This record gives sequence, structure tokens and C-alpha cells, in this order.
Amino acid sequence: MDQLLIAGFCVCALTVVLRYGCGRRSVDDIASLPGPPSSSWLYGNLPELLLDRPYGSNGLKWLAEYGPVHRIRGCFGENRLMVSDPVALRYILANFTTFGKSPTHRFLNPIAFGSGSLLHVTGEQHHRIRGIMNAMFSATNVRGLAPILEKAVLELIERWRSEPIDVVDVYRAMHDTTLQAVGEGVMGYNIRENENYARTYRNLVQAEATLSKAAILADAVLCKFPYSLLNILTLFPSSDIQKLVDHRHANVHLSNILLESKLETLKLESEADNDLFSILVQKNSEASSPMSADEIKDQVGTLTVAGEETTANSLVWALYVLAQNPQWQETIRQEINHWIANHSDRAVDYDQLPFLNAIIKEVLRFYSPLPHADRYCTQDAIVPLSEPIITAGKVLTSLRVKKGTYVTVAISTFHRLTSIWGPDAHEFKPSRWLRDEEVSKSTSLGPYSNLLSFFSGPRVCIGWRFAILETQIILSHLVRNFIFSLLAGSDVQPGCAITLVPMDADGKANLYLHVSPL
Ligand code: HEM
Repeated sequence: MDQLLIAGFCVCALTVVLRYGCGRRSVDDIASLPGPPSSSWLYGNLPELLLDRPYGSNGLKWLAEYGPVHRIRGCFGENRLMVSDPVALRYILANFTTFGKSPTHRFLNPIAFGSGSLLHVTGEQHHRIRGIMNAMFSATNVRGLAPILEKAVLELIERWRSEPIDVVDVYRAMHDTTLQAVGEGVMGYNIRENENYARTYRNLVQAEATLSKAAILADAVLCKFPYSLLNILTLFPSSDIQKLVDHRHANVHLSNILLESKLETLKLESEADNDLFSILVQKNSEASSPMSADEIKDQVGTLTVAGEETTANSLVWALYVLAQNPQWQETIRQEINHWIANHSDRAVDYDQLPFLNAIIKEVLRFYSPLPHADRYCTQDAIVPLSEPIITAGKVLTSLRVKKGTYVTVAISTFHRLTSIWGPDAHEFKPSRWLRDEEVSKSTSLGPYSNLLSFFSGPRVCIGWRFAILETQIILSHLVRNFIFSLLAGSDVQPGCAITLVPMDADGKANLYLHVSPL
């Protein structure tokens, strides 16, 4: 966000804040909750949360000190709720009408993806679009994509084998490969070969993921204004908003081409391609309340962004832990070679590779690709708790939350609760997934192995099956073909760029590893 714009907005925001305060003066319990002190009225605890290195260390400190439901301060001294309590989380994530997306997301998502984007729509429109898109992401349809996903990784393997490589930025390589995989698997189109689209896409990701004190402030200021006023910003776009607008143009161009060609195939009654977008167009033509052409087109950019970043970063962290543990690479190799030797007549069933899946689950737990997400309370609510909170002489068995409160869904902190994951919750330990009884079944939250990585409730990740299959395929093929090892003296730490990325000392996202062909 441009400095000038921020300064202008700060002045307006201060006026609004001073005049109206930080929200309605209805009663809630958050002010009385324990929470970390804040040294800054302007930024509150947000820099400690968002700019933390390694990401999550402050979250874990706060968890230990104040418990799984506590207060943190946002900008201008506002109270925010930070939640990793499973009962409270289930309630919050199940009630999207009350706990919706943050005002900033509601402002920015339509600019980047269109107002019909699944990430943006709510209520009946979300229900209708989601119903049609759920069919697109069914287990059978996703399973059918294995050959497309295998092709993406085999091309990478070919490139790595054909040129002498030693040290590779696997962060970059995984992002390129997942961009190709999501393009070909979801859209039936190789996005990597469309330079303009790939460029605007990278710019968009960079603009959205740039976290700094200025971005924190801009976020806090934006939400104080009505959308009608904010929309004026798009007429005088800052450089970051321009990146969103540029990507939207690229999306419109690409989605027009894609939709036209898929509709043509449908009209000719020729055999439809098995990419998910073709399936969507087909399912939509049979739906009783179909999506409009614009609504379909708005999913192109949505699925690219939602599907690429997260999966690429899971793969990057998986390669990072494997590079630290060569014996785990060998176990995966033996596992897959054994499977192939015993089932030479069948395609690989990746779900039948226990150690590979244990690594993937532990990566999703320990390096949660989206480490936290915001929700914004749109009407006063009462949130249940799994355990009472004793505060200021009162025992709270549930929590009154007032309209206008930000709630941080602390995904990565939930993944470290010893009450759920056991006393070794803070260790990276794939073996926990090989002994079923060790992973608590008492709190079933997410769609996959009680992990919250994909969220739960009506906004649960629609692409989780795709993400798992893609990770299984790319990781197993890479480990079968190469040995990964750490560079001497390399020092990356988890940093938050909306998703969790490995950051070097300069705050740049990358991960250089030695890659040796087998
Ligand atoms: C490891 C990989 C992934 C992770 C950790 C992940 C995580 C998430 C999370 C936490 C949400 C909820 C966000 C919110 O409501 O604030 C979400 C939503 C979504 N994800 Fe994923 N995701 C992954 C991969 C994918 C893939 C591969 C696709 C598609 C190809 C995808 C498409 C979407 C879409 C469209 C939504 C919005 C759903 C809705 O609001 O109804 N995601 N994802």
C-alpha cells in the first residue's frame, strides 16, 4: 500500500476512531480476558503475531500463559479474540453468518477475483455455487486427475535430470510445479506457459502476502470505511491494488477463452476433458439453479490462488524436513518401490503409503500452510468454550463477543494443543500418525485427520482432496528420483506471508537445498 495512501487513511481513521470509538459500546467478555500486554496503541500485538520469526513462537507463548482463548490487542487499542479452543473454533467456523470474512478481504477479493468468487460470496449464493462446485471436487473426479498431476512432476524431474543441478531453490520450483498442476488439473490449461497470466499472478500473490507494519495499519484503517467509499480507491489505485486489478484483467481474459472452449466441447457433445473446469461446466448445465457465466469465470482466479500457494508451501516444508532427515527419504523410497513391485499391474494408490502420508499429515500439522485466519463478528454472539475461563473473579463458561470484533482463528496453535495432540505436540513426529490411538479422535474438526489446516464448517477448503493427492504425487516422485539435503549454514525460519513460507535472514521467501539425482 502506498505510503501516501496510508498516511491519508490514517488521518481519516483517527478521526473516525476518536469520534466513534472502536465499535459499539455493547457489553462483551473480551476486555476482561487475560492477554499479552501491548507496547503500542497504534499496532497493538499484531506485529508480534504477524511478523514473528519463527512464526508462531509468540502464539505458543501466549497459549502457555493465557490459555486457548485469550485477548490480544489490534490497532488503535481494539480488543481481538485469539482462539485455539476446539469447541469455540467449531462454533465460530460453523456460523459464517455471524463470523464472516474480515472487511479487508470483503473489499479486496472481488477486485482480484470478481464478485462471484467462491472466496467472496455469502448466503444463498455461496450455498448454490458451492453445491455445484462440491460435485466438481468429488473424490472420484479428483482421483481421475492423477495422470495430469504426475505429468507436472515428471516434467520437473526431466528438467532436473537434463541439466546439471546441485543447489536448487525448491521454494521456486514447487511454486512453478503446483501452478502447472493446478492449471492443468483444475482448468485444463498450462498457466505456466501464459507469461502474462503467470506474471500478474505472481504480482498478486506478492501484493497480498507483503506483511509489514504499514500493511497492518492499512488493513486496520480500511475496515473503518464503508465499501462504497473504499471502491473509490480502485479509481486511483495504489500500486498494490493495481496488481489486483491487473490480475483480474488477466483472469477475465483467460476465463473467457476457457469458458468458450468448454462450452463448445459441451455443445458438440464430444467427450469432455477430465479437468475439473470441464466437469464444472458440464455439472452446471445440469443444475436446477445454475451458476451464471460470470460466476463460473470468477472461479478461475479463485482456484488458482487458493490452490497454488498453500499446496506449494506444504511441499516446500515437506522437502525441508526430509532434507534434515535422510532416513525418512529412504523410508518413503522403500515404501513406494515395495508397492510398485507388488502391484505392477495397477496405478499407484497413494493412500496406501503410510509413511508418505504420515509425513504429509505432520507437515500440515506442524507447518500449517495457512497458520491463522481472521473472522469478523457481524452480530453480537455467545461462543461456547471447552473449558471455563476464570477471569476477574468470574467463571465464564461461554463468551459474549460483540459485533465488530476480530477473531483470529489460530490454526497453528490449535495444532500444538497438548490436550489434543499429546505431550509431544511440539515435536515434529510423523510416527504419531502411524499409531492411530496417539492422535486424538475426541475433537473432530477438519475434513482430514482432525487437522484444522483446511478449516471446517461451511467454508471448509473445497480443494483439500486435490491438495492431498497433488502433495502425495509430487513428493513421492521427487523423493524416488532425488536425494535432498540441507546446505551447510543455511538458516531459514517460518515466516507468515498469509501462508507459512521459509524466510531467509532478509525476510525473503526461498529454500535452497542440494538436490542429487539417484
Ligand atoms: C494444502 C493445501 C491447502 C490448504 C492448507 C487450504 C486451506 C484452506 C482454508 C483454511 C480455507 C478457508 C479459508 C477461509 O474461509 O478463510 C480454504 C478455502 C478454500 N480453498 Fe483451500 N487449501 C488448500 C488447497 C486448496 C486447493 C488445491 C484448492 C483448489 C484447487 C483450494 C480451494 C479453496 C477454495 C475455493 C476455498 C474457498 C471455499 C469457500 O469459501 O467455500 N484450496 N482453503
